Amino acid sequence: MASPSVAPRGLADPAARRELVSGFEATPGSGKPDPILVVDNIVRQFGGMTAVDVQHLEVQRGIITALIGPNGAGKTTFFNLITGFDKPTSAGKGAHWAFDGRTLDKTSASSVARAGMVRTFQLTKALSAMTVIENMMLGAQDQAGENLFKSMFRGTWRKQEREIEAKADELLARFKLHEKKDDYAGSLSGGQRKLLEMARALMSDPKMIMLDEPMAGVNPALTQSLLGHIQSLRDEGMTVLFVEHDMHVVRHISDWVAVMAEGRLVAEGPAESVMSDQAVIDAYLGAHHDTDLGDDALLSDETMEELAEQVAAEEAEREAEEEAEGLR
Ligand SMILES: Nc1ncnc2c1ncn2[C@@H]1O[C@H](COP(=O)(O)OP(=O)(O)OP(=O)(O)O)[C@@H](O)[C@H]1O
Repeated sequence: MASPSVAPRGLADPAARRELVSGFEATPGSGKPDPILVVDNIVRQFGGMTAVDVQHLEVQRGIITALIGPNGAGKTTFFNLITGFDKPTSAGKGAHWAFDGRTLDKTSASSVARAGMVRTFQLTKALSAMTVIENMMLGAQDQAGENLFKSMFRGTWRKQEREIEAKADELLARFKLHEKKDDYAGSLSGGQRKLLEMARALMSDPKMIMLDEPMAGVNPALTQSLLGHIQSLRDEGMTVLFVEHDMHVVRHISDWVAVMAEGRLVAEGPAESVMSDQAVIDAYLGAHHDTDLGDDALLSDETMEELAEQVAAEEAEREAEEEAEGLR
C-alpha cells in the first residue's frame, strides 16, 4: 500500500511524537519507519574542497527535523542540492534521492517543488520591490508552473486567479500580514519578511516545507509567533525540515535533530542528547569557540513574556515618535 503523503493528525500529540522518535536509532543515517525523504551518496565538491558528502539520510514524515552544524558545514549546499538548485558532483555516480516515493535525481527545481518539497527563499531585491500580494501570487506561479500556463489558454485563467488570490488572502490572514497586503515587501520588518517567505512557500500546499534559518533577524516577540506557526504546520500533518543556528529554537521545536560537520552527517538524535554528544560539541568547538549550545531557561515562558513586553514598549515608543513626527 502506498504510504500517505500527509502524516496522520495523531502526531499533533507530543506524547505520540515522543513515542515515535524513541523508536529511531540515534546514529547518523539511521532508518525511519516512514521516511518522506531518503538521500543516498550526495557529494558536492568545489574545486578540491568537499562541501557535502552525505552517504545516507532519512527524514521522517510528519515531524520537525532540524539540520544543524557549525558555519561552513554544508547545510545550505545540501538544501540546494536536494531541491534541484545545484547538482551533486556524484550525479550519475551513485547519487540518489527520493521524496515521497518519487526519485528526484534528475529533476529540475520547479519539478521538485511540484513534487511537494518546497523551500523558503530570502526576499531578493526584486521581490522586495514587489508588494506582499504580488509575492504571494508569484509563489503560486512558481509552483503551478506549466499547469497555470496551460490554464491561461484554456480560458480558465480568471477563475484560477481568483482561487489563488483567495488562498493568498487566507494565508496572509493566518500569518497576520493581511493589512500589509499592498505594501512593498521591502518595507516589512525582519520577522514579517520571514512570515511572508513562509506564507509564499505554502501557496503550493507542500508536503514538506524546508526553512533555511527561519529565525534569523527576527525580534523576540515575533520569534514566538513564528515558532507557533511552524509547530501548527507540523500539527496539521506537514513535514518540516529546517536549518537553524539558534540552539534555543532548535531545542524548543525540533522532534529530531541531524548534525552536519565538514560536509558529513555526524550525529542524529533528539535535541537534548545530540547537544551533549561529544562529536557534536567537538565539531562546534572546532569551528568557533563562542557557540552557545542553548540554555532552555532562556526560553522559559517568563523570559519570553519579558522580551515580548520589552518589544511592545519599544514599538509603542516608536509609534509615538512617528505620530509626533506626523503632527509636526
Ligand atoms: N559556490 C561555491 N563555491 C565555492 N565554495 C562554496 C560554494 N558554496 C559553498 N561553498 C563552500 O562550501 C562549504 C559549505 O558551505 P555552506 O554554505 O553549505 O555551509 P553552511 O553549513 O550552510 O554554513 P552556514 O551555517 O555558515 O550558512 C563552505 O566551505 C563554503 O565556503
